[in-house]
Amino acid sequence: MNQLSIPAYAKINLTLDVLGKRPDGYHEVEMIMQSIELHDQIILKERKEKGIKISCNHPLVPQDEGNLAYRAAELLIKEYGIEKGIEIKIIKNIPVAAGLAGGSTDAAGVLKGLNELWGLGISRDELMKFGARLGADIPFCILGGTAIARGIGTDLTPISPLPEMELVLVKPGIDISTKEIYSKYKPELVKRKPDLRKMQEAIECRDLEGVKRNLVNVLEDITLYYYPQVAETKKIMENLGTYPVLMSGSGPTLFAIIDSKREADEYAMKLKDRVMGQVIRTRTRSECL
Ligand SMILES: C[C@](O)(CO)[C@H](O)COP(=O)(O)OP(=O)(O)OC[C@H]1O[C@@H](n2ccc(N)nc2=O)[C@H](O)[C@@H]1O
Ligand SMILES: Nc1ncnc2c1ncn2[C@@H]1O[C@H](COP(=O)(O)OP(=O)(O)OP(=O)(O)O)[C@@H](O)[C@H]1O
Repeated sequence: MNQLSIPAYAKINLTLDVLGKRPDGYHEVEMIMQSIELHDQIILKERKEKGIKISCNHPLVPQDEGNLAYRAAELLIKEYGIEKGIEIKIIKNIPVAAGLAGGSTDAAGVLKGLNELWGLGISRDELMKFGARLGADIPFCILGGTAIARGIGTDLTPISPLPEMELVLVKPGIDISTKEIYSKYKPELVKRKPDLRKMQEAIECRDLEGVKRNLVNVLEDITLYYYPQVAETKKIMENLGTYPVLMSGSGPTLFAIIDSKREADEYAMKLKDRVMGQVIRTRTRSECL
């Protein structure tokens, strides 16, 4: 019986701007997205019997059709009239409801994995279009690397890879829904808008200081305003080091960018004693998949 095991990488947003609201309620965004090494593992096993079986080792992740990875498999099975069944096992390492695209990357992994397992021959662009039908972050999770995202986040332009950078992530002990943060978005709450062109230039010139200077996410102002414990965690992170700290996506995960492995290890150790929440040591992931 055919079987496949693939990593599904998380993302962070190096910049995130909201340009406006569309009639369908979604927001027009402009952002630079970056894959990171932190990943879930997706194990796909073909079954003789039709249907989708899904399991995950995390108690908060749905183990039925509520799982985005389930919906990704269902979409391909319907579109391609597949007669076989599939068992999906997700080993969760990415914090849930964290702003790291955990569910989206699992769905992306299933789309890529089933395309390979069943030899469907779907092009990457076509696979990204399937992904966009399920969620705004999924096309980027299929593409990987470093990319500018526009529209609702699904119009992607790959840019030159960011040099590998060390990261320390802190997921404060609360879960935040993306929908809630977008619904609370108000331009009056935004303190600083990102400069996409400057960030792109810094990435392309491998100017690490420029990258650090241009880390801006307008949703951070919204989440910090409504969730003081996230603002408090950010303060602790900033006071414990000289590293820039930014929230990823709609939060609440915060990340610090650090030059050396040793400094990052030390910083993570210090944070473990001082913050309420999960501390994760990882790094950016430069190559496109
Ligand atoms: C915050 C980010 O993670 C940054 O990468 C994304 O913009 C969110 O992507 P996502 O979680 O895949 O989003 P979806 O699952 O498609 O949408 C969840 C909810 O977020 C809101 N949403 C999402 C994307 C977007 N451009 N505008 C929105 O207003 C919508 O209310 C939507 O119902
Ligand atoms: N495979 C999955 N992994 C995690 N959560 C899932 C999955 N499928 C569905 N969900 C549901 O989606 C909700 C959001 O979880 P997820 O980890 O994807 O959020 P997120 O990282 O904030 O997403 P994003 O950064 O794309 O906005 C969870 O509360 C969970 O109920």
